[in-house]
Amino acid sequence: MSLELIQKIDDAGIIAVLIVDEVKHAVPLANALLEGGVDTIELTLRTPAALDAAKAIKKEVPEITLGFGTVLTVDQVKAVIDVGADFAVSPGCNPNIIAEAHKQGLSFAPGIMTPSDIEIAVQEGCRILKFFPAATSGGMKHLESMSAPYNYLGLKFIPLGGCNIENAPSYLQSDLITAIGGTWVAKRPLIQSENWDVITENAREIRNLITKIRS
Ligand SMILES: O=C(O)C(=O)C[C@H](O)[C@H](O)COP(=O)(O)O
Repeated sequence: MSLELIQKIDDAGIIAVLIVDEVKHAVPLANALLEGGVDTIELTLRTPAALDAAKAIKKEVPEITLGFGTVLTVDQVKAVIDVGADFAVSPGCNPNIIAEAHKQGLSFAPGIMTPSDIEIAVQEGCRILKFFPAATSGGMKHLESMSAPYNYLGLKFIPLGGCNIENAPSYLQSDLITAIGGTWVAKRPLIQSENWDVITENAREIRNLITKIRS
């Protein structure tokens, strides 16, 4: 990951994870998030609309730092690069996919939940890792204990999975965390019902919390 991207993600503090069913939702959704101060997103590759949604956002809302999630195959690595992805993440830690991403110049944060996952990710040259699923695997208690032997490497983590406005402070108060992420900011039904005002409000709420915690 480039230093510039690492800084951008750290400045953002929040990555809105999005499941987009209709391409027409992409631009108003990105604008709603931006209005609330959230400029970093992860579009999951779980819907057929995801790649075209990215193209629309890249064209119409270039301020957005655009990542992809659920990147599981070599073909998907190529596909997200083709639509201009700034970074990608995966739920698990697959060394083949990380190597392919790096070979093609794509910043990649693999999912880790065990020390073995961390060691594979580090071996593949990753320093920003996605802690997934964060809440059910024990939250910060689990991450602090698991990552202690590797602290000297300066790893940073993005907790995902079960994060929300209530438990956000437990993560954001730790130096191990560069940003948190989750679907709660723009839940799928909110996107489907084009509830842009609520999405802006959710975005503003987490951004204000991040500013408060970090000031
Ligand atoms: O598929 C990926 O690569 C992901 O990044 C997984 C997402 O981070 C989680 O699905 C978010 O889960 P919730 O915020 O708990 O709804």
